[in-house]
Amino acid sequence: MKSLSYLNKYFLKYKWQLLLGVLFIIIQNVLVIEMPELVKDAVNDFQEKIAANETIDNIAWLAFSLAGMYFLLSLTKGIFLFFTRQTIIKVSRYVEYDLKNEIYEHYQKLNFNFYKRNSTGDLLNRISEDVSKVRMYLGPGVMYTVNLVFLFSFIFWRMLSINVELTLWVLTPLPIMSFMVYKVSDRMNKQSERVQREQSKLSSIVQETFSGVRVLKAYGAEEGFNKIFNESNENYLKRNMDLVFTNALFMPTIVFLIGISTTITIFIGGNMYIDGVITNPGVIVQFVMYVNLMTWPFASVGWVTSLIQRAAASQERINEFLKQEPDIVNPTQEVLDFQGNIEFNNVTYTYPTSNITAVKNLSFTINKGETLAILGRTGSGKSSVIHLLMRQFDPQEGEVLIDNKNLKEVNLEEYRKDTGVVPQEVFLFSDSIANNIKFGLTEDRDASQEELDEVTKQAHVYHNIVDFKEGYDTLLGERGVNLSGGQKQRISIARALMRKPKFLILDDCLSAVDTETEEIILSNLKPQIEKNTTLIVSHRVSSIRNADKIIVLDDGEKIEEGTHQSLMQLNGIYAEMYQKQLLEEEESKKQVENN
Ligand SMILES: Nc1ncnc2c1ncn2[C@@H]1O[C@H](COP(=O)(O)OP(=O)(O)OP(=O)(O)O)[C@@H](O)[C@H]1O
Repeated sequence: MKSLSYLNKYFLKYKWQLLLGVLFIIIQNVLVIEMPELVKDAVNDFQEKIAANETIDNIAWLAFSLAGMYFLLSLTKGIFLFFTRQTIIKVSRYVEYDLKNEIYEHYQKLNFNFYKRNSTGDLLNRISEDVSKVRMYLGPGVMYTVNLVFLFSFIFWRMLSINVELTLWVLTPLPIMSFMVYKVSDRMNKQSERVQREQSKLSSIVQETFSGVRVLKAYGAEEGFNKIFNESNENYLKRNMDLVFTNALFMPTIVFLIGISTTITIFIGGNMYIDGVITNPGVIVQFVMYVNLMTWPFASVGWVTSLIQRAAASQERINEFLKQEPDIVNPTQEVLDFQGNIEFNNVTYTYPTSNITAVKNLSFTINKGETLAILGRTGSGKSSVIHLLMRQFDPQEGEVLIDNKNLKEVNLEEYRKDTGVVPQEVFLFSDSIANNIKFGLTEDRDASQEELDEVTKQAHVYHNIVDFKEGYDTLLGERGVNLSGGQKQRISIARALMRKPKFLILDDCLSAVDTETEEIILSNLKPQIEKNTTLIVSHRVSSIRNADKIIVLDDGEKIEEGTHQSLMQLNGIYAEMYQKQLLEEEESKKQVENN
């Protein structure tokens, strides 16, 4: 329950609306308790008028005026019930909105390691399912509790003032009802969660089947997947049947307990009337009405208790994420006049999750306008160097320097704005090609058509884009066209160029294009590369031949360093990889010619 205290700041924020809501509840309940009183008086008045042999017109007039008053009371009560919901339930929706924004903004602040540790499903659940459960506490939870407190106080006071003994008899079954409803609600909630879990499993199977449909069909695995789906669907059905059973118990439990209360009221009240303790039989009707009025609020105690328990568990999960501090924060707002000088000084980095030392005592420098290339086999630590350069995480030993200043002390936001990264794994949004390319631009800058054409020509993807019917407006992703791996890589290059970066990082981003296209792109990029600092990471020698400096990584360590010529003369790993790749290239050219 302590976790819910986190929400107090929101109660404070919306205190006036909430207080107004409470006022509406009070007014509504003041009106409500007058309704049975009116009926009691009606019974009394009718009895007296009939006994006094009044004319039928007089009796009809009494009936008409009482009915009119009852109608007015009901209408006003309805209006205030509407106002109550318009305030308290609205506040719960506002808090839901605020909380979602707060969680989302916090997610954005957290770093790479956080996303590695937690699954996407978990992140999604906390911002959607858990927030919804918390909202139920803030809305219906608060509303029903406040309502019960006032309604019970008012009715209890009124009943006591009429007859203490009858009051105690009538109220006895209500706490039992609360307890039973709590038990049933708790069971229902647990079963609903099981249904939800089965539903998630079922959705995952369907999602996996459709996203991997090509592999599935190629391997003829339809039957196997049908079986998996059927089994999961059967579990879903079983869980739903359990829930249907408990749901079916809910209303009968309430109806049965109301029946008991009403029976007690009529029986005890009747006896009291016979004994002359009660003189007006209207009191019995009044008590029956009070019991009925209190039924749902009392039943809601059980429901709200289990709802609050679930909200507390959800808020605890939300707090767990909100409490996480980003490992890396922007240390300063000082304006950065980035020149483009980069240095790695004896840097070592070990991944805490796998204990793999991906970068070992690595040193290199890239001066403004230079191009450094990093070559290495798969798993040699190339991408880890880029993560360190982008300050996705900090090295355990050594330092990364930007214009001779430790990266840890540099305005990270500005440094990242000056840097253009083309990652190894391309990610394009389900949006138009133009918007994907303009993605990295700051809000105050839009790109002209000329700029778009320029960068797409440099990335050698312009001719593909204009071939599409919708051109730059072509939608990508599920709702649009699917691009080839090479086209995606080239759009990703155009996106990085659009930022006019002072430091361009190409992380093995030409792997999906043939060597000829690779050469065209690299020659197109020449003006950008010559003017600014560039890092090219690759396991293909052809991509990096012309770099000012090349380092070869193996198992996180620098094993060779030099230019293409000096490394060829060295006749080490670089020269070996070069010869091997040259041979492979010639082989594939021959094969193409023969075909
Ligand atoms: N997030 C991570 N958590 C734990 N270990 C990791 C993580 N990322 C990479 N590693 C490990 O660090 C080592 C270096 O990986 P890295 O991705 O830097 O290599 P790479 O040279 O870029 O490989 P490739 O060319 O295949 O992309 C590998 O052994 C890898 O298993």
